[in-house]
Amino acid sequence: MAPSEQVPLQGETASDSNVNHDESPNKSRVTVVGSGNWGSVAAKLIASNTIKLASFHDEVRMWVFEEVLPSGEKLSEVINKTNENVKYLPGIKLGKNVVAVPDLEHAVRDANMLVFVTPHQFMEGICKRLVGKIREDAEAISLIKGMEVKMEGPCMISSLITQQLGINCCVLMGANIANEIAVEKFSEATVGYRENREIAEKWVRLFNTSYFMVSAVQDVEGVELCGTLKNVVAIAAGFVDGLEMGNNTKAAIMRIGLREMKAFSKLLFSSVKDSTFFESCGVADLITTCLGGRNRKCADAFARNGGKRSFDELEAEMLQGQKLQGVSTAKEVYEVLSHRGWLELFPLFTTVHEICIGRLPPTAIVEYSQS
Ligand SMILES: NC(=O)c1ccc[n+]([C@@H]2O[C@H](COP(=O)([O-])OP(=O)(O)OC[C@H]3O[C@@H](n4cnc5c(N)ncnc54)[C@H](O)[C@@H]3O)[C@@H](O)[C@H]2O)c1
Ligand SMILES: O=P(O)(O)OC[C@H](O)CO
Repeated sequence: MAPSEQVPLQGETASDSNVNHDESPNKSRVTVVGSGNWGSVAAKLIASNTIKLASFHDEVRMWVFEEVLPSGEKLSEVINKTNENVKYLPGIKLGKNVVAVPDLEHAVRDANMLVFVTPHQFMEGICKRLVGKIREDAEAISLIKGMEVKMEGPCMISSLITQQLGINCCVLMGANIANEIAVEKFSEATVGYRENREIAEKWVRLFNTSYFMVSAVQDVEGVELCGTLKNVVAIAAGFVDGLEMGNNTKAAIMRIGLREMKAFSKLLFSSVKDSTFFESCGVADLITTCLGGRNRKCADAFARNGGKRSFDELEAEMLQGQKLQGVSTAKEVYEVLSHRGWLELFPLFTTVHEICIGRLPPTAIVEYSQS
């Protein structure tokens, strides 16, 4: 990483011991929009900092897409009673200052720092519901790995948030398997920002802990595309695992995938920096997702079943409510490639989608490169 690109922490840090409990209007209020596996861990990380940093209100609201548990209780009520997201992050205390809120409008009211972390397919609907409901001075950050494809072309989730809500949006991506961060195993993450370095510093302060090391780079699109596209490569890596092809093949898939990630990102946005691919959001996230992510896991099962069980079925059975992003992202990427006449330039991305929809068998994942 170019040292000049790192945002140094300025002013207070989360290690400051000035625990605050007052309700000053100048303090920032944080709401996390989303409460899945990563959303819950993000709330935990943030809450461990807001309680220590004087410039933030202690309370962190977390919007919960309400559901009724098998016990008949509502998820948000159980979270508030037990301080645990028993469905998406069982066994982990979120912090007493995390408050689960099932009403989206109520959750975002008063917040000037909005953290978006839902599966990407729900974001368009969520943004529509939030129009006119958020503070005008709100700043946003997206932890969402995915994109939308519209008539006009691809639309990154941070752009969707900015376009629909009229607010600036940074991104945070990285080698971040949520369950590992939940038990405070060390990892890194990358904040991508557009222009405002001060805001990036504020997000870094909000997320950074002794076990979660965050740095920032001025490359929103590069950071977000890394997080988005690695999920497609992880599906390919899962196919290779399911076919028991071994480590060399998997490494080859990861190398070719990284090359396609970089080429695709730069074709879409010429501003994307090479150095971004060497940050946590780039090669590190690619590696961890191809080794231990949910996309890899379900694609492994898909290949072992010879493509006879659909991803929808496998997702429901294996993830119990958690959502895959790679299969839909492969489709979205394919639409862009097809529309722009780039399919032949991206054989790995193209083949992943064609396998996912059953047009090709899982074994095709290595065949295209030999033809
Ligand atoms: N889990 C991880 O390890 C991890 C790590 C980094 C980034 N991410 C990214 O974070 C984002 C969120 O993933 P996650 O792991 O927090 O979620 P998840 O897959 O664990 O959970 C799915 C979430 O979607 C919600 N949901 C279901 N139907 C909905 C609807 N109709 N409208 C709105 N919400 C609905 C569920 O209540 C649940 O909170 C994704 O883009 C993912 O790629 C995940
Ligand atoms: O479990 P996955 O495949 O959704 O990946 C999780 C994270 O994105 C890893 O950083």
